[in-house]
Amino acid sequence: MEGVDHLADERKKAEFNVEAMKIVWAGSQHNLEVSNRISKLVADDPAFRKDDRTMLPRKELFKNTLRKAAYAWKRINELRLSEEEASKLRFYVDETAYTDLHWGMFIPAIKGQGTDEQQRKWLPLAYKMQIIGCYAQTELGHGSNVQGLETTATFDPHTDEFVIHSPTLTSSKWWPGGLGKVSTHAVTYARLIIDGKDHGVHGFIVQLRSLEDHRPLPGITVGDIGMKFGNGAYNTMDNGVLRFDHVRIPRNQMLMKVSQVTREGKYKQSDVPRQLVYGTMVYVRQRIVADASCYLSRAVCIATRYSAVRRQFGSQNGGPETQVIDYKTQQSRLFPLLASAYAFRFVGEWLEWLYTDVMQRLQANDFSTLPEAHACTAGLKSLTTSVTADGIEECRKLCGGHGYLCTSGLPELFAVYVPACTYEGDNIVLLLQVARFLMKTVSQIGTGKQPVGTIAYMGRIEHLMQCRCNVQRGFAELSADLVEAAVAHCQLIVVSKFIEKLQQDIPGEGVKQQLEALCGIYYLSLLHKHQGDFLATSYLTPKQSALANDQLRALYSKVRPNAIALVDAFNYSDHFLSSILGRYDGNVYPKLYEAAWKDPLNESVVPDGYHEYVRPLLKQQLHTARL
Ligand SMILES: CC/C=C\C/C=C\C/C=C\CCCC(=O)SCCNC(=O)CCNC(=O)[C@H](O)C(C)(C)COP(=O)(O)OP(=O)(O)OC[C@H]1O[C@@H](n2cnc3c(N)ncnc32)[C@H](O)[C@@H]1OP(=O)(O)O
Ligand SMILES: Cc1cc2nc3c(=O)[nH]c(=O)nc-3n(C[C@H](O)[C@H](O)[C@H](O)COP(=O)(O)OP(=O)(O)OC[C@H]3O[C@@H](n4cnc5c(N)ncnc54)[C@H](O)[C@@H]3O)c2cc1C
Repeated sequence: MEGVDHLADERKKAEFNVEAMKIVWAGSQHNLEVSNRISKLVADDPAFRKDDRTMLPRKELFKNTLRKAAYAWKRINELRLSEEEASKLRFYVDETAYTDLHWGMFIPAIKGQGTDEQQRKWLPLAYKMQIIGCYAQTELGHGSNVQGLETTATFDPHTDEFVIHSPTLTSSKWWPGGLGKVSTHAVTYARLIIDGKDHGVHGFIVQLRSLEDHRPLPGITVGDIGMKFGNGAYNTMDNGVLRFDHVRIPRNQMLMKVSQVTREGKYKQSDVPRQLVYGTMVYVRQRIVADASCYLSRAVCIATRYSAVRRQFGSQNGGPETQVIDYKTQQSRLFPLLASAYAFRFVGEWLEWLYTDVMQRLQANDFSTLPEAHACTAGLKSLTTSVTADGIEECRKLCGGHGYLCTSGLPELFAVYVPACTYEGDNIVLLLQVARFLMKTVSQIGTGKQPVGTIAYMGRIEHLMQCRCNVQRGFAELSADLVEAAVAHCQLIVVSKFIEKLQQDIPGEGVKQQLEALCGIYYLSLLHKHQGDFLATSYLTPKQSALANDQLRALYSKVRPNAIALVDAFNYSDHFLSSILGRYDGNVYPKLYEAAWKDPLNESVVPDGYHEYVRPLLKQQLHTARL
């Protein structure tokens, strides 16, 4: 019934201060206040409706996305929202669009790799959206292997220009978001060629379309790469294809913070690691970790609320059936994901600190923590996106048949999220980077260099160095095992950052106790999942393993009465969740039934096509039956 909270009894069971937990989840009282205000601004504005996305044909869907992005920009300027509030607004609009790459990669690339002069020229235009940019690195033939990119940027000393060219079909830029139909400019990655010498991949600002009529400039071929996985989902984004036919740009449009080309054509590499050219990817990877906790928590919120509403079997003497959230199997699938959402939130906070610290050190030419920052951003991006993608699918399954309805919100959430396991670095390729970092650490231990930071624990594997194993020879052969070691390394980081979070002052009655239970569920569920490794290496005895499993089950029982309150603490509006199963009031069945009749297929009682294709069959079958 309307206005009734079908989850009220569940909410009464909470053993902690939910409002205080909302502040923990948001990160601060200020963040919570901004989130509440901007979330309501979006939820209350019909212009940001999103329940029709899965039913719109692509061109209509895309035009609708352009409308929303323009309207959002209008509201940002009308209300004079800060950059923080504007970013929150785009988050709560919850629609992948070209603006993601403009604000999330094009601008950061210029800030991270442009000189002060280049920033002064380009950033004001980008901040005012007088130009719209994308990040054009991946090509049809190369994505993971950045050093394999084929697009060329050849310096012409006669005109003081670079000639940007796509020499082969596989050099076509392919995938960049916002490129297909909207971006006027791109930060494009190309091989710098000077006087026949290849200096490797560098970034260049290239204008793609006229600012007058939006038509591609001479030498530019650009378009959308076509439909992607799922209805709605990532099809609101114009991932594009781009080819250059000897396009000329001024020399000062090569991003020159890391390396420079002089007027005379002399290449100068600043005394910094060449990998700084990858800096934008590192920035986005750390943001993707925080993003993972948002997506996972949305799916867990839906599945937890529905698991408390859904009853199946277990009726005693005609009494109510059992809430499926009370089944240990449901808890063993759901609560580790709930714990992971909180765990990823906290590791995401730490990773943002690590990234900020590295960037400050770079200002002082201190590159000492750059390798660890790369390994942590790469590894945690890989771990959190893989767990989140699998977790959203598990939440769909936890909701039974109704989880497969678009009105559950879960199919679209899955479809829009899963590319995160690929973009910004394929998850395996990134884990191999972590494995390389771990092996390099092992090889350095023997030289007396003690590991610090997130690899300090490796100082205790001195014995490995006695074998003097040839790290290089075994790497390729053992890469699958090394990837598993890399995952374990990243899981250890997540656990340690959760424990560090618990050592902080956490206000609110019962809040810390709940987080301690969730931390226990996080690490004990991992221990349970990998108990074979712990037993095989004698790190655990069978008895200890059994005790750990007993403790895990006990923690499920501890979390059970608090589950609804723990997902309420995510503070998501019904508009943002866009899920009938995840409604705050738990009023699921009447809303599911109501929504079904709104489907266009039910606009007519007799479906289009009946007379052409069904009636003749029936008539034919009737004729056969008479024989
Ligand atoms: C929530 C999101 C918010 C905003 C963003 C908006 C929208 C998000 C949605 C979609 C965006 C998607 C955008 C993209 O996908 S952009 C394209 C992404 N592409 C990639 O990630 C490519 C992955 N490949 C690579 O990064 C590199 O090719 C590589 C795998 C790392 C290999 O590089 P390579 O140059 O060959 O280096 P190696 O020979 O492997 O290593 C040499 C040396 O360098 C060190 N290294 C490598 N990378 C880095 C780095 N980034 N930082 C620091 N150091 C690095 C490496 O460890 C090694 O060191 P040694 O000491 O061992 O020599
Ligand atoms: C939705 C979406 C948005 C994107 N947006 C952008 C964007 O805005 N800008 C941009 O530049 N790019 C973008 N991309 C491209 C994306 O960054 C690449 O697809 C990604 O980096 C993976 O590279 P790849 O496609 O070459 O995969 P591949 O490397 O071809 O992966 C194929 C398989 O090969 C394996 N593999 C590759 N190398 C190795 C190795 N050395 N050892 C073991 N296994 C290996 C991988 O693990 C994987 O299983 C986007 C992609 C998607 C899906």
